[in-house]
Amino acid sequence: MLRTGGITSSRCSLRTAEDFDRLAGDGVLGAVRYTTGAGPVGWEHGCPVLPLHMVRPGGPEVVEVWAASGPVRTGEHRGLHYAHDGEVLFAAGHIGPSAGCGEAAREAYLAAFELVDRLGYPHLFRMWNALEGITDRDGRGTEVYAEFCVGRARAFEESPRPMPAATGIGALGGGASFYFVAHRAGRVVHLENPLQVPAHEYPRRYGPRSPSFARATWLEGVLHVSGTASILDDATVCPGDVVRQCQVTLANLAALVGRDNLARHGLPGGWVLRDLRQVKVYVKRPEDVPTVTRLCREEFSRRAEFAVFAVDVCRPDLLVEIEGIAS
Ligand SMILES: O=C(O)c1cccc(O)c1
Ligand SMILES: CC(=O)C(=O)O
Repeated sequence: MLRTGGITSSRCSLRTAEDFDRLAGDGVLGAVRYTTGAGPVGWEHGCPVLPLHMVRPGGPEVVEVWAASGPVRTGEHRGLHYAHDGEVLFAAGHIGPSAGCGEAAREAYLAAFELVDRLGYPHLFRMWNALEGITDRDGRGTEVYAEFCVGRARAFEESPRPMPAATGIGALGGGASFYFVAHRAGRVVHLENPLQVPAHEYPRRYGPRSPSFARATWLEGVLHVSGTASILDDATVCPGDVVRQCQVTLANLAALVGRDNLARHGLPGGWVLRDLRQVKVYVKRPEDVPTVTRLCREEFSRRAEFAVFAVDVCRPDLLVEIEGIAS
């Protein structure tokens, strides 16, 4: 984490493409281009950059930039491109085609675990998974997301470790990709939401293996909040109603980041929605983007970095998903 004037803040920022290009790699650990096409993970100015196809033609590209805190070392490991600075490791990889991605997801996750263990960044604190056709079914009727969850769960089983905050979201193309950040030595606490069943305890009707993630991960005073949706206990609520789904999602976020929930996990402090920064919002139906944007703008701070993507969400009946960072 960056310590500026004694205040711990997130290393992550959401930028325009022009702004990112102007940085020319200066002080950058790694980046993710939320953009209009897919492509392989590559190097830009010596930094690993993952392109994710999440923006429709003509829409603005958003670049999520992870800042370095010092000299950066980079490398490749079993298809992963990575960079680390002695404190944080950023890595990204392409898993493969999303249909039937279970085994490839297992291998990619095992590669990730091997990398963080070898380089000595054992504290995974945030992961993102972008899956083209996330709610599509293959010839045997298995959903892409369910297939992905099977492979990921096997990796966590074979190489046990705490499950961090995560996002699993649709992409417009590019198959299955993922990226993650891990910390060398900080105190890490994974949080659940009092209003939701832990995702890793979801019943079998949502898929043969439950999703391997925590609702949020606290790292040294910064809270990394998972993709959160209109789910109470384990059930989708308000199907078909984007306004109410958005309100339920915001209430879930407030309960997750609030003081009572932090105390429940033995942590000091707490936040309100206005404290969330680096907010990313995913909206299933492009026509709902203005409504969701308006509802979010009423709740989040004007100072929050904010991006909205019209992409599919992991359940057919979920219309919106929101994530962010509180610090
Ligand atoms: O499977 C996940 O990692 C995940 C995490 C958060 C929200 C979501 O839809 C999916
Ligand atoms: C959003 C979602 O899929 C979940 O919370 O399980």
